Amino acid sequence: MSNTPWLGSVAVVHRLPGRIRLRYRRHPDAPAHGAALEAAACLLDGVETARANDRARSLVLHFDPALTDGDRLAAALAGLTLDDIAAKTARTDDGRAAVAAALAVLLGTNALPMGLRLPVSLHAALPLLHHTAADYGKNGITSHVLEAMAVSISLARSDFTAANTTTFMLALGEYMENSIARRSDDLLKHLLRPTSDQVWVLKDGVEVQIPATEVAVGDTVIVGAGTVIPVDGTVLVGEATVNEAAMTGESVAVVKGRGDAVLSGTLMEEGRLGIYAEQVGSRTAAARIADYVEQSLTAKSEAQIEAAKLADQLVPTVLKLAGASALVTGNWRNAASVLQADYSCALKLATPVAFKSAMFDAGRAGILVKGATALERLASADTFIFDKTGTLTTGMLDVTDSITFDASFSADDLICLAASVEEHYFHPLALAVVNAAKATHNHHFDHAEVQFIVAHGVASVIDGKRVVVGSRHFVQEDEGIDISLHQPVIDRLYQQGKTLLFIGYGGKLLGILALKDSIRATSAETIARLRRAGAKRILLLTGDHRDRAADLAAALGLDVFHAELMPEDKADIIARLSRDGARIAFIGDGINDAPALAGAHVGIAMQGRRHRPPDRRHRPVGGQHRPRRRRQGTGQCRHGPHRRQLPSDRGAEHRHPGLGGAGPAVAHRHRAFAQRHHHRHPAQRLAPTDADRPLERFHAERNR
Ligand SMILES: Nc1ncnc2c1ncn2[C@@H]1O[C@H](COP(=O)(O)OP(=O)(O)OP(=O)(O)O)[C@@H](O)[C@H]1O
Ligand SMILES: [Zn+2]
Repeated sequence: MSNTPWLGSVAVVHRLPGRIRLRYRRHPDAPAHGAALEAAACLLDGVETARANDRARSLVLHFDPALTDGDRLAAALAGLTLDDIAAKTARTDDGRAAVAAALAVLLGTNALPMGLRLPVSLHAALPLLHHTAADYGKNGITSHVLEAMAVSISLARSDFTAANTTTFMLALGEYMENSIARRSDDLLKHLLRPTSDQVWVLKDGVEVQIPATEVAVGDTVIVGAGTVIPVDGTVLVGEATVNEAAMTGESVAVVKGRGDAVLSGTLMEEGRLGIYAEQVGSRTAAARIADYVEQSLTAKSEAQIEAAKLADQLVPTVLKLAGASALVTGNWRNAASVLQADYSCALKLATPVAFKSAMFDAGRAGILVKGATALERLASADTFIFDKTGTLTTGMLDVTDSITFDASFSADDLICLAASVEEHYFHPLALAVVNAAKATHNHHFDHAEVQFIVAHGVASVIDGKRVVVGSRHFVQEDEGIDISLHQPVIDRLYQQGKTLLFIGYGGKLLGILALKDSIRATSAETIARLRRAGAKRILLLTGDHRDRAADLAAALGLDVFHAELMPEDKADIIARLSRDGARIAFIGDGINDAPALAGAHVGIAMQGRRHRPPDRRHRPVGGQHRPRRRRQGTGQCRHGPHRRQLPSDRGAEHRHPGLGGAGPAVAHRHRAFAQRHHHRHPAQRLAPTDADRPLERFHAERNR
C-alpha cells in the first residue's frame, strides 16, 4: 500500500503566471492531512508556496515559471505516494513519540524473555541506523557513524541496556532540539506577523471584509485603531498615530495623514486610515523582515560551526582509539564504551539548543535578538557603554523651573515659546517642554520654519528675531549668546541636579528651563548584575552637562563618564576603545545614537518609553491642506501646511535649512555634522527612498 498514489486525481482549475489552483481527490486510504500535502508540494522543483484546503480539495501553488509549469506540477503531484507523504508528516512530528518509545524499550527490555530482547532493541535502534546510513552516504564518516557503531556493538554483544540507553538519549536530544526550534519559530511569527486573517477594503465605496491573502495592489485598505497595518502603502484618507517600533525600532508614535507612507507590521494606536496598497503579502516590508530574522535564527553562529567542525574532527581519533582498545584488550566491550563516551555529538547538539532557547527566553521578555551571532558577541563583551537620557534615566522629564531674564515674558510665556518651536520633535527634552506648556495658558507663538540641529536643539524665527532652544554649547558657543551675566542662577540649578535648556531670543539669553530626570528604578541593579557577570568597565557617554553625568556616574558607581558629547564624539570614543581591544556593548535609547551603535561590537536599543506625539491637530481628511487650525490663543501659525512639518518629511525640509541666515552664523564642524547626519534623527529612520517612492507612485496613479 505504500506505493499507492496519495491523490486519486489532480486537475488544474485555474492558471495565472506563476500560480495555479488545483482540485484533487484524495485516495480513500490516505489521511486527511492538508499540511502534509502542502509540505510535499513545497518539495517539488520550482514551487515557492503551497496552500491546501482539504475540505474544498483545493491546492494553490505559487511557483517560478522559469523552472516549471502547471501541468508538470499537476503530474508530479499525481505521482506522490503515501510513502512520500508519510515521510513528510514524520518530519513535521516533533519526535515526542520516538522519545516515549525509546524510553519504554529502555525500561522494559530486561523484563522481556531473552529471545525478544534483541528484536525489540534492534527495532528501537532502527531509525537511528537508517538515518545514519543515509547520512553516511551524504556526508561520509561523521559523529552519527560513531553513535550507530556504539549501538551496533552493544547490540552485537547483547548489552541491551547500553544500546537502549544510547538510543533513548539520542531521541531525547533530537526532541529537545526540535521543540525548542519550533517554540522560537512560533514566537517569531507572533512577534512579527500579528496581522489578522481578515482585512477591510473599500470596494465601490463599500467597506467589505476579505481574507488578508486576497488583498491586491491598488486596493484601498481600511485600518482602525488597535490593529496592525497589513500592507505597505500610502495614506489616502484619515489621520492616525502609528507606532512603528516593530519596523524601525523607534518607539515614538508618529502622526500619519494623507500622502504619508505606512509600513505593514506597524501598529495603529489611534485613528483610522484608508491606505492605498502598494506592497502586499510576502512582498511587504514586514514579511521581508520576518524572513530576515528567521534566516538569522537558522544561520549558524560561529560557536555552532566550530562545535560541528570539532565534533567531526574528533571522529577519526575516536574511531582509532576504539579500534586500538579492542585490539589491545581483545574485548569489543571496551571499543563500545569508547564510542559511547564520545562527546562530539553532545557538543554539536548543545550549542544550537542553547542559542535557540536563549533567544526564545529573551523574546518572551520583550527582547528581540537578531541571531545567534548577536548573543555570542554580547557574551564576549567586556566593556558596557550607556548613554544617559532614556537609558539609565527614565527619559520622562518634568520642567521644574522656568526663569526669564526679560520682564515682558512670564515664566509661562517662556515655556510656551519653547514649546511652540519644539512641538514637532520627539527628543525627550522637547516632549517635556510641550507637556509643560499644556499645563499653562498654552499660547502658540507664530514662527517661521523650524530647524533641527542634531544634539544641539532647535531654531526658528519669531517676529523677525531668531529664537534658539537647546544646550548651553549650542546657545553660548554656536550662537554666540552671552550667558555669563546669569552664571550664578545657572550654577545653582546645576547643583540641584537639573538638566538645563537655554532659550535665546534676538541674540540675548531670554531664559532658562530646568528639567528633572529620574534614574530608572532598575539601573543600579542592572549595573550590579553586569559587574557580577564579569563586565570589566562600565562607562557613561552623554550629551548633557558634566555635573549631570558626574552625579549619575557616582550614584550608579560607573567607572568613567564623558559629558557634553556630540554623537560623533561618542562614536570616536567607542572607536578608540575598540582599537585598544575592548569588546564594547553599547546601550542607548535609539535617539541620536546611530553613529555610536555602528562602531560597537554589539548594540542594544532600549524602547521602554511610549510617547504620544506632542500634539494631535486635525487635518482635513481627503481634500487640500488648509493651514492648520490653532489650538488656543490668537493669530495664525505661519509655518505653512502642516504636512511639511511631519517627521517623515523633515529630512528633505531641513537638508538645506539656510542655517545662520536669520541669526548669527553657526560656522563650525557641528553644522556640517547636523546636515550630514540629519537622516539619523529617529523620526527619519525610514529610508527617504522608501518614504518618497510610494508618494510619487500614488500621484502617478491619481493623475491617470
Ligand atoms: N529637540 C531638542 N530641543 C532642545 N535641546 C535639544 C534638543 N535635542 C538636543 N538638544 C540638546 O542637545 C543636547 C545633546 O542632545 P543628545 O540627544 O545628543 O543627548 P542627550 O539628550 O543629552 O542624551 P544622552 O544622554 O542619551 O546622550 C541635549 O542635552 C540638549 O541640551
Ligand atoms: Zn555645536
